[in-house]
Amino acid sequence: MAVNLRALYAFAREMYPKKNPNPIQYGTAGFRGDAKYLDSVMYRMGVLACLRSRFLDGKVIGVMITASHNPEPDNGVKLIDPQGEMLVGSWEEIATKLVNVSDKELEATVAGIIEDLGIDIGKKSNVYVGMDNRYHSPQLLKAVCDGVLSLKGNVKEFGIVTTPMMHFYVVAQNTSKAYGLPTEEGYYTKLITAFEKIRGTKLEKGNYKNKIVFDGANGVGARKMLQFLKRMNGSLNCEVFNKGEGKINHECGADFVKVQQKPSSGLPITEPNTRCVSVDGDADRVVYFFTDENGQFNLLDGDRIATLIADYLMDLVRKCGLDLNLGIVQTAYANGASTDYIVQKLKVPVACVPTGVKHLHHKAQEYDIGVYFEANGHGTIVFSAKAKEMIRKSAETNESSATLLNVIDVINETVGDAISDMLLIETILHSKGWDVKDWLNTYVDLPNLLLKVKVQDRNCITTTNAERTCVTPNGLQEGLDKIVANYQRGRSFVRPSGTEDVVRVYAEAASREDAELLAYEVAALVHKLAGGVGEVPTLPPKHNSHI
Ligand SMILES: CC(=O)N[C@H]1[C@@H](OP(=O)(O)O)O[C@H](CO)[C@@H](O)[C@@H]1O
Ligand SMILES: [Mg+2]
Repeated sequence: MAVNLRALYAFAREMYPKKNPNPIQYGTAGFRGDAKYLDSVMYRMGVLACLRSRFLDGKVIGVMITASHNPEPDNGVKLIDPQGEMLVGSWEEIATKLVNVSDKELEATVAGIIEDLGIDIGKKSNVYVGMDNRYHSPQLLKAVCDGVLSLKGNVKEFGIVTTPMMHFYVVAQNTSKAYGLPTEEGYYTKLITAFEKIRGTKLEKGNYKNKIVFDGANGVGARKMLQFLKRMNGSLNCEVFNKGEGKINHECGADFVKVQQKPSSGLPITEPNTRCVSVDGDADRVVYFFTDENGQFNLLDGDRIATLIADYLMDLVRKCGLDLNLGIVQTAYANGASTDYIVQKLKVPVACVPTGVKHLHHKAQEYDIGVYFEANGHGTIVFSAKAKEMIRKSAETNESSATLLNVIDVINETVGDAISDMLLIETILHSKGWDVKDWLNTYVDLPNLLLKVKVQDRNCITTTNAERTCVTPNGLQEGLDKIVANYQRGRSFVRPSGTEDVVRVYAEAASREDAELLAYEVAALVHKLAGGVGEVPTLPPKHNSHI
């Protein structure tokens, strides 16, 4: 089939001219930025998704339009590879090149990609597209579709979906529906059926009460949770708030709760110790929290979720009598106390990888059962084909293995999925007869703080050792080490964000005061050595506000 590349340029020039002169980079989770500059980026990503599908013999490639936890004016786009993974690294570079060339260079750049990779443009190409509920998403979705169509690819629109639903659809289709049906109903049915089978009809057990408060971050997660509940006939007693009446992620959602270490606004005053669940704008992250009888806020983040799940799965695997290894994958943001708990109490192998789901996912695939979570609540569990086969066989005769099979079906293995993760956590707490306090009591978190520092060029900071050690600028790591040495249980590291134009500073220490002092000392050092912009970060007088 002849594809007229000249049409590309005409299309780009007339419909999606490149407006942003500043270079942008395919970051931790694709391209992100102010939505008003993204039309041309979306169009070109449609073109790229189409090429990638052709390159992979027509396998479905997903495109998700979202800026996740970022504020309302932002949007973004990420590509989903056929197995549900994030776009492979070598194509990230191609993506970056493609969105940064001028409109005039577009035709030649695409021709170059086709030639370099030997893409047969006569082959079929299939692209799935979905978006979050930001007001500018529909217009950006149209740009992606036009990109696919301008190279004569097939495009299927899924409308407003969560990021993990898109990953699910891509994998379901590419596995010829073995993973599930690539439809909204197929997704709900798979998760709900498994969840209800495991919990049975006795919905309360021990300290476990069937009641949760759900904070939808005014994002797509809220509407999808309502769809889940419609189909659940009371098997989960859940009330949904921040359903879309306010701005997405504004003073609510998983990122707000984790970073600010306080409850979302827009939630009702609950009885002490009520389980509250916050998801982010595209519902791929989840954290739990509760306020106790003393009015104290308590956070149960991704590290807590990973340890709860690993503990439960190990127990279940033992009961199945199967020889399967399980490992946990974290990033440097994991609380030091969680890592100690994993090593000393759970006695499970734990690995540390750079930030970003793609790194965690790949590492987790090295185990029979890989549990991965970022501290911010982004994660899932992956089972190897061998593990699944062993569990399936054993389920014919062993009840625990039959339960484990259902557990696998509650999990969205393709990527972190806030709602699926929540259903799994509810399953585990129910099975253990635990309330939030039982869960919190497993270990004591080290007080910690996350800060952002504005610098001229965040890429002047480079790191190694899974982002825990700075290589450049000169003297930063030495200075940081000296500061950290003054704090009991002190740990701190800095890295350039892959989604925002800032440098992130993480610090933890034995006391809250120390964690805060440490974070601000390190932030000031970054400001000094890495070209800080504006005021030097200083600890606010009251010691209680966070950037
Ligand atoms: C400290 C932190 O929470 N970083 C987040 C954030 O990445 P940065 O590269 O730190 O901006 O967004 C990513 C995408 O959602 C997520 O994977 C990651 O965990
Ligand atoms: Mg997200």
